[in-house]
Amino acid sequence: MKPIDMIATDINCEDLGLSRLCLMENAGKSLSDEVAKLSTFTFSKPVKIAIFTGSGGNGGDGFVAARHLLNRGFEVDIFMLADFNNIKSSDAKTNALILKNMSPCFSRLAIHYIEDANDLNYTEIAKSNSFSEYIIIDAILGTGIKGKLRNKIKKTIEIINNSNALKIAVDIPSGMDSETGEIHDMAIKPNYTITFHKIKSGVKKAGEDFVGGIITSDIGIPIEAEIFVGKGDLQRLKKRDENSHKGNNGKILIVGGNGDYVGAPSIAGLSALSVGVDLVYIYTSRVNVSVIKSYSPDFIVKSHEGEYLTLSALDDILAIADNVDAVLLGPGAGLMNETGKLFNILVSKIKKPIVLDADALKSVDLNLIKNREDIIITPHLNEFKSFFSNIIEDTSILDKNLDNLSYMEIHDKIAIFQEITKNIKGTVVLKGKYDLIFNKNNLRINKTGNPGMTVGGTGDSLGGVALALLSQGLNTYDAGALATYINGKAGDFAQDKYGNGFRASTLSEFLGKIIVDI
Ligand SMILES: NC(=O)C1=CN([C@@H]2O[C@H](COP(=O)(O)OP(=O)(O)OC[C@H]3O[C@@H](n4cnc5c(N)ncnc54)[C@H](O)[C@@H]3O)[C@@H](O)[C@H]2O)[C@H](O)CC1
Ligand SMILES: [K+]
Repeated sequence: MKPIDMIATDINCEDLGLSRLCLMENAGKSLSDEVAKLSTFTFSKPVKIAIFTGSGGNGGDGFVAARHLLNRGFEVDIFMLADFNNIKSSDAKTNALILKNMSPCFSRLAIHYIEDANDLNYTEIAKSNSFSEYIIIDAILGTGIKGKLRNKIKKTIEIINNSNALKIAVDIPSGMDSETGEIHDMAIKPNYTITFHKIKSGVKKAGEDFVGGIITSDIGIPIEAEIFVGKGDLQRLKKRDENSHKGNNGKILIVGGNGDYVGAPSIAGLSALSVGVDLVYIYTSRVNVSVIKSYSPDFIVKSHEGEYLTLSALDDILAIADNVDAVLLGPGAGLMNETGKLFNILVSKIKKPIVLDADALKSVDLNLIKNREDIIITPHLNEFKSFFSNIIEDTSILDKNLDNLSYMEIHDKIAIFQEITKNIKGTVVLKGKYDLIFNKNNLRINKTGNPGMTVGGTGDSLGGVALALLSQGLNTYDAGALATYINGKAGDFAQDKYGNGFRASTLSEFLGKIIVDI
């Protein structure tokens, strides 16, 4: 797993009622079990355990493991690089305080705060010249490592690497980039790495010389915590750079609207603005301009003569597309033949990430987009069937909703959908009671939203949110999944406030709140 997927999954466990404190307890317990096993293979007599802890969840795993190792009869020395007041992870702090509360201490535990790494030089560890005395557990840094190592950690890593003790890294060798496996400064060179739930991509890429033997322990995370989109996925959003300037946080183009459907592009634009894009261009037919402008002074509205979009708009649209980060084609565009032709040409010529929604889905030829990874299509079930019509044989099982199916039937149904969606390289967001997000062999399910969202236009809002996230650098899979979660959550807030009478244009009132809560 990529670390960001692990971080999102950890947080999403809470949506299932599974606390991270519980995960940490399981992580520390399994760490203790594996260390005890290794100690019997490696040592003839009971050894001492030295646990080095950092300020985050990785350190928390170390504090939990200490408690379990004591009960196995080990003598445990904890060397805290961050003392109690500097522990940032609340779950880690809880577990550090448990150890602190074991006072007066009858257990064979000693806790040392390492003010200056040189203090370590005078410990038995630094002097130990064989496996015989110590196992060292590296619980300093895990998936939360960012940037250059601070000096105290670097010095500590050096001392640990120079000792002859058996070295065990928790989750990831401290100092290693958890995604790429690169070592920018330096890292613990462990004999073993004990990782939780699934091996992190960095550990897998680094190779045996840098991570030692890999042991993966299960800590009770259900597969649904990986599949269901939740608030943990908000961690995928790019943190806004303080000194970014206008346009850095996304420029988008929405092509849609015709004489009858003016609201759709505006709703998409309003929702995109409220998840924080900087510039919204809307290209539409001339009759709509004043109405769309009336929705928001932030819209830059361009148009051409006529009641609906025709090929004469092509060059203007391509010119704007050159200046934006992502393009949404379709909302309220209508089904005129020439509009369809225009969309097919736009899809062939625009090399930016594209969201294909609504009426564009009904006219764009699948073969034009099937090999592009940078496309999201956002059909509801009927649009899905017509878009993939020449691939789908039997549509009956597609209609059954997941609630009434056994787990075998759910697997069968998803397998049928994936047989269909694998025909395009991009992301398919199949809107419904549960939004199903497909990308290659991957699946996410979004459970936010409510029946109040059947009101017209909520799909336009979703398209606008997905477009905004694409323009801010998310890949189509993360953008598609997160857009369904954010849009549905806004619908839930709207229903709380307005009952089922809320309108799609109301969603933008709530979208920003969900983002800012990160
Ligand atoms: N399902 C699981 O895999 C579980 C994993 N757990 C453990 O939690 C860590 C992730 O915890 P997190 O708090 O996000 O980050 P870390 O503990 O890895 O470290 C962050 C901590 O360290 C400081 N820091 C970051 N970069 C640096 C640096 N370059 N130099 C110095 N200090 C740095 C930062 O301030 C943070 O405070 C995961 O790896 C697992 O071990 C959970 O136990 C539950 C389940
Ligand atoms: K570690």
